[in-house]
Amino acid sequence: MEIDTPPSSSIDQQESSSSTTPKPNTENDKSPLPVCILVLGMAGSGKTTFIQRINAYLHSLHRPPYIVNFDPAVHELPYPCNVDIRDTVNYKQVMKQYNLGPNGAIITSLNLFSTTFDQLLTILNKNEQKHEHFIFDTPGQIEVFTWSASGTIITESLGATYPTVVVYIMDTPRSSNPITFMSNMLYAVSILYKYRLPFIIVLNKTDIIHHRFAIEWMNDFELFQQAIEQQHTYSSDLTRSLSLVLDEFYQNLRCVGFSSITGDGCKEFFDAVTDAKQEYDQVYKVEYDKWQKRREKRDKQKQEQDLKRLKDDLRDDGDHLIGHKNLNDIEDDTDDENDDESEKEDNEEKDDKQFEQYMKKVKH
Ligand SMILES: Nc1nc2c(ncn2[C@@H]2O[C@H](COP(=O)(O)OP(=O)(O)OP(=O)(O)O)[C@@H](O)[C@H]2O)c(=O)[nH]1
Repeated sequence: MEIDTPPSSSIDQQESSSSTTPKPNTENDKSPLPVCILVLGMAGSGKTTFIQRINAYLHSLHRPPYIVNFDPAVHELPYPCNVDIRDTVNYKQVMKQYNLGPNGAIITSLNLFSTTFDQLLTILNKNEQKHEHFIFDTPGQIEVFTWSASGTIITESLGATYPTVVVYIMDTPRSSNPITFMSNMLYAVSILYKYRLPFIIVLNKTDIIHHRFAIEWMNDFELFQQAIEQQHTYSSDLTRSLSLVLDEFYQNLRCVGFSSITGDGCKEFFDAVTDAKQEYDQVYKVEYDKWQKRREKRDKQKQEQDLKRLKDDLRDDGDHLIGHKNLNDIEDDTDDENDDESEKEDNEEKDDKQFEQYMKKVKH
């Protein structure tokens, strides 16, 4: 069975608000839409520090971004934030009230926040002329965002409304172990295939270790095999097999070395964003529009089928009520009854006339 999913899917959220209707976004637009940069990554990979760095970089270019924080559990943010989930949902209260642990409370907070997401889209809409970039920080527990219903609603609603790029932050020093590297890449590929949005991998913390080894592992399968061969564990066998599968994924991957501490890689990162935005316009947006048309057609067909079924059901119910006669018969029966009635009236009239004639005869 063919499963027809959107390029980034459930868009019902933004259908409820006129301000969130997908907008045209061509190369010739006078004021192109801002790019949404959705920052994901494992706990401690440096998401928040990365956003602090790119925020400072954009400010230095006099192109300040609009920043939204989706992490309800963060203590302090090292950058000024325009919209903060913590202003809407109190994470500690959620824990107490619903008797939840930290991860459950983050998911519930995100769920609560996503119910007001159309309001955020309206705010973004009002700010789209003033900013070139909307940046989104996400919770450290990556699975809480990527595999939750609210994370999906948020990402897909953004993807349907604005050019959206998923940025996956990788901790480069930690990924210098081939098995950790492979685990990180598997996570990245699963997110890429889930959202199908343009994707950038940021190899962060290059001030500690240069990201060259990671690029070489991606470009040269043999080199990665050699690195794994030094590890004799069950997971190294698994990693060897998986690396074959990921070869295709590496081919079209945008990878940028970055240091959130020194700021190295800022320009390269924004070059990659420009490239990813083009991919959004040329591939994702086109696919999304096609999907939207297919969905409208399917909805119309479904409406027609429902209407037909309703008519059939009504007919069946009618049969049941009057003892296996259909609705047309009901009309026919009514006609018959009317006919009987008028025949009776005619007969009575005839009888009256005959009686009058008889009386006249008797009188004479
Ligand atoms: N040397 C170095 N340290 C970094 C870099 N980026 C982040 N860090 C450090 O890594 C640690 C984690 O950084 P955060 O920005 O809090 O990471 P995060 O992914 O937002 O963390 P969670 O929100 O807990 O998931 C901090 O101690 C940062 O100072 C970098 O580029 N180089």
